[in-house]
Amino acid sequence: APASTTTPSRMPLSQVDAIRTTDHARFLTMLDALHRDIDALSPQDRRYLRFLDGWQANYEGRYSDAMAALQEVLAGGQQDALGVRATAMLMNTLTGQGKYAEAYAMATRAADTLPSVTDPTARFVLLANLSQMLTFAGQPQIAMTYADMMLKATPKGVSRCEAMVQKVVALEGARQLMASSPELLDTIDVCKTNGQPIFSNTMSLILVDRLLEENRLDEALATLRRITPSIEAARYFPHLIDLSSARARIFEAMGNKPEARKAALETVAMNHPGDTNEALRFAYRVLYSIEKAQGHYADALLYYENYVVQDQGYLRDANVRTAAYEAASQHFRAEKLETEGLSKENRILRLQQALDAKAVETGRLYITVMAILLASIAFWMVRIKRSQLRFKWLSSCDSLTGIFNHQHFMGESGRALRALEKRAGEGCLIFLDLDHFKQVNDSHGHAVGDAVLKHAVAICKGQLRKADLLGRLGGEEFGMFLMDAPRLQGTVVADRIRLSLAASPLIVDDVVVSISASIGLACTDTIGYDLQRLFRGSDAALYLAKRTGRNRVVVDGDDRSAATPFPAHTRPVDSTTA
Ligand SMILES: Nc1nc2c(ncn2[C@@H]2O[C@H](COP(=O)(O)OP(=O)(O)OP(=O)(O)O)[C@@H](O)[C@H]2O)c(=O)[nH]1
Repeated sequence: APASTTTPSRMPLSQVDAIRTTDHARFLTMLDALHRDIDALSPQDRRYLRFLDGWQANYEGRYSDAMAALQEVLAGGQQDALGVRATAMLMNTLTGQGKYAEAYAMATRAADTLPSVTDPTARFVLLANLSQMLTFAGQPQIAMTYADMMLKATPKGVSRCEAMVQKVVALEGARQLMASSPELLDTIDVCKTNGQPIFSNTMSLILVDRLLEENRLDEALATLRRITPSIEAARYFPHLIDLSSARARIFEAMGNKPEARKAALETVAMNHPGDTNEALRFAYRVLYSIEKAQGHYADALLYYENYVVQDQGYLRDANVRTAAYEAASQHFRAEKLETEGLSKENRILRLQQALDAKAVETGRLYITVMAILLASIAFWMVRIKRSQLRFKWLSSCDSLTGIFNHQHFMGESGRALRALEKRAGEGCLIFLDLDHFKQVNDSHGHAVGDAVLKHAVAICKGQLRKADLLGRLGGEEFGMFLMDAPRLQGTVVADRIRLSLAASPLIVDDVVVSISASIGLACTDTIGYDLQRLFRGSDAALYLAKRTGRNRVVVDGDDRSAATPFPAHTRPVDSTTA
């Protein structure tokens, strides 16, 4: 069978990923095989491989390598599941390098993106790292919240072990854990059952620590012995130094100085010069107390100095971590405040703009309302004026013919007379009465009578000038005042009207209604400018015109009738045409 089908590199990377902690030895083999076969990998798989490289480097404490690999994964700016996991791990790596401020700043930003991370695995890993970092930063309460979120968000097929571990670590950070705490014991069981030796070992080391604190030394030693093969197999560096350091402390507490010394020296040997960690601190303290008890003061002093360095280093590190967290969170808070401030400013600005817009709108509205108001006022003014004029017209005009009524005609005539008087002008007052009008009404009906009245008015108007006045004095009697008209001119106009009327019968529905009128005339030259006297003069002349045969003009003051021919048909004759 071709060997290629069974080559480890043909194993899907997700599967390799899955055995990272469960079968670390096999994971390493796979990782090697993948690197050998790297040319055959797709760009996505190569990126995935870099992520696994980063993880492994982190695992071994090669933090610079881990940083480089993870940064490569994140280089494309992809916010996919792998990107989120790489971010989470980079946070951890930064912590490992002591770059706490950077790590926490990254964590805070990552926490901010948490709601948008939907990939279950990515979300889970991010929560795990956040929880772990916050415990490390001395914020176990927040870490516990994330751990609880993890428990709820554990993806299908993933054991509850990891989430439970974070919870225990946070409880330990909060000093709320005892050797008998069910959280601790359950987690050890769950992790062991689910084949998560690294996590179960971490939990067991914590249990050893608790037992030691509670002076349950036999149990502590038994637990330590039980987990030693697993820790040595996994070769996880932090566990290795913790193991020997714990052994040193247990033997010291038991009074087994040689074993304690041996274990403590082993711990020191495992570390590199310049390293600072809790395991070393314990180891130097054990060595110092043993040497001191045995009277080896020179050695004791040396160990004590190392212990102080470790203690200070450890304390400094812890302080630095807390300070870094504080700084990061302060910085983030400030950033947030700034953003909020900006958005508040923006809100105010937007509000201002909205207000301005509203003001413009209100202004426009105001103008519109004013315009409408003015327009309606103007409209009403026009209407009022019109109705006023109409009332005035109604009160001054005859409703049938539209010319001045008696009263208004007299008033206007009086005014005209005064004007004439002022400039010594001349004028004539004409009274016109239709002849036998009763007969028209009787023969043709009142409506035709009305039509004849209107017809007569139209004819009169046609003979008058603009400045002349025309009014209905009542019934079929009309008055005319001729401005700037001497007696002769007045007589001519009056006779022209008489002739026009006589020559213009009204034709309504094939009925011809002949018209004639008697006219009396009085002028200012003989009577003067007194209206009443003119009135009486015209009236007398009209009476004379009627009495002397109708269809004629009589001029007041003239002894004879107006020099107008009196045709045979002076009496109006009604004739009906076929
Ligand atoms: N159709 C109509 N008839 C009117 C109106 N005002 C008055 N009359 C009529 O005019 C007639 C006037 O008649 P009279 O005063 O006897 O005068 P006449 O018939 O014209 O006779 P003379 O004036 O003597 O030529 C009456 O029958 C009135 O009813 C009107 O507005 N319309």
